[in-house]
Amino acid sequence: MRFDVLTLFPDIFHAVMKESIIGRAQEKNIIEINAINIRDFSKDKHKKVDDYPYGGGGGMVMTPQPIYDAYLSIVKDLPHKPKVIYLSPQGKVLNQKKVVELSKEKHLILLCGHYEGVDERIIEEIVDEEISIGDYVLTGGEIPAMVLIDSVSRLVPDVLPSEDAYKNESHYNGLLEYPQYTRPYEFMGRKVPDILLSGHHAKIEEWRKEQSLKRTLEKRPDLLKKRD
Ligand SMILES: CN1CCN(C(=O)c2nonc2N)CC1
Repeated sequence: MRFDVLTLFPDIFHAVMKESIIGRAQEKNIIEINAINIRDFSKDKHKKVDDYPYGGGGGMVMTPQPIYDAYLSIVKDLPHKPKVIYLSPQGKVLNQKKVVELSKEKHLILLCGHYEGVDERIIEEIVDEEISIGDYVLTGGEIPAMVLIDSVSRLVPDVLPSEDAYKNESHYNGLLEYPQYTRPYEFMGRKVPDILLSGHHAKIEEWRKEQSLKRTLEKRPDLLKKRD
């Protein structure tokens, strides 16, 4: 799976996306993440990429030309136009159902806005979908883009060692994950539940399902209403 990220801050992606599971998936060529610097496509002699908003108001707006030309540099030789996602607080909030849907794509272009956002005509011309990572305002779209890349990449075949690595995780099955324990057996006077040391796999699985339901009811009862 290929991610092309249109951003003013490509170094952020180089720093974060080379680590851990995502970094190893890139080394194994299972996923490809390209951070394209929008500023490289500015035709302004000072490489400007933003300007004052028509109609006045505070802040700056990202101008359309550099973004459009950066986009063209990706798609000009492609047989099919990949889905373009603009990370924005106006988008539908990302959830695991959308993550699963996006993990089926072969190629995504992620547009990261900054300042007051991008000129509306760019959204009209190239954006297929706006996605938010939550109802709060961030500085730019880079962190939301990394959240999307991380969550989607985990579901790409062979990125994780096995499907079991995510099938019991919170939200994958509409529930919160059961409690996890590892060594030592006792810590601060608190012991590991004996069922987990019984070696009885059927009973362990049953206990884990009970725990998932119990903590979902306690912490996120709203999730239970959404279950099919
Ligand atoms: C222009 N810029 C404004 C701030 N921003 C967000 O608050 C955001 N993006 O995705 N989920 C969010 N929440 C990113 C885009």
